[in-house]
Amino acid sequence: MEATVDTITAVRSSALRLESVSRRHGRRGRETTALDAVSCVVPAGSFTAVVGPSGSGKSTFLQCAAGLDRPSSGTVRIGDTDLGALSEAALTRLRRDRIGFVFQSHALNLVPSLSIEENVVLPLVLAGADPADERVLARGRDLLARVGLAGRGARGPATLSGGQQQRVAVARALVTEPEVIFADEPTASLDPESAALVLGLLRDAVRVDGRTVVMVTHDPVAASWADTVLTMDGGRLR
Ligand SMILES: Nc1ncnc2c1ncn2[C@@H]1O[C@H](COP(=O)(O)OP(=O)(O)OP(=O)(O)O)[C@@H](O)[C@H]1O
Repeated sequence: MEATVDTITAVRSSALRLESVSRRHGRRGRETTALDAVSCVVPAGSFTAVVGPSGSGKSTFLQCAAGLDRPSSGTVRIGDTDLGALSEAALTRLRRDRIGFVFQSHALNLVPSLSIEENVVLPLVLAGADPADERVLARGRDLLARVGLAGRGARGPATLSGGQQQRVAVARALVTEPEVIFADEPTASLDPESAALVLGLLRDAVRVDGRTVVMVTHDPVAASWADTVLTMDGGRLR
């Protein structure tokens, strides 16, 4: 009985849980195994870095964990939700409403034709919020202030430096108060000072707001900001 209770407790308090997740590419007999029976639990309210050499499976881990790719076998859960049980439409809604993303390239993170504040509130608007609603506008303003860019919201992303654009991407990742924020090499194109600002924002999202962050990085300095470091090697967790 005790084991059952423990299992239930672990499922409830985990923001992300992988059970024997494998991802294979190519045809049977000539397959590449990008992810090889990976199991892990990421507790809610933690900052986890995923590190490892090039080709070790870090991106595949993130893609499967965030519902951007479907594993060949195994189970991925965000909170209590089994992603494998969801239709494409439900998975899209889950990514929009319950997950935040910060990608590697600031050029890819933001929509150039939208203002900075429109970029921040975009996930809310995509979920049906009125972009002219004062509460939506106020939320955008608050988050921009939080990332040190108060008063800059009306301009376009191109008026910002790369580091500032990544801070806008963090603000956008926070806007829906997601259960997990996935960051894929969020500081790869930044100078050390800008990188530290972005990493500080991710750490504060965990420490101040109790959010859960999972960050893929090849940079040991970036990984040192995390509470837990998972090391990948040959598609497995070491
Ligand atoms: N779509 C695909 N088709 C075939 N092989 C793939 C595909 N995606 C990934 N792989 C292979 O799976 C392995 C893991 O790749 P992955 O991109 O997850 O590693 P990574 O650790 O993120 O690497 P990097 O640090 O260079 O981005 C590699 O051998 C890669 O070549």
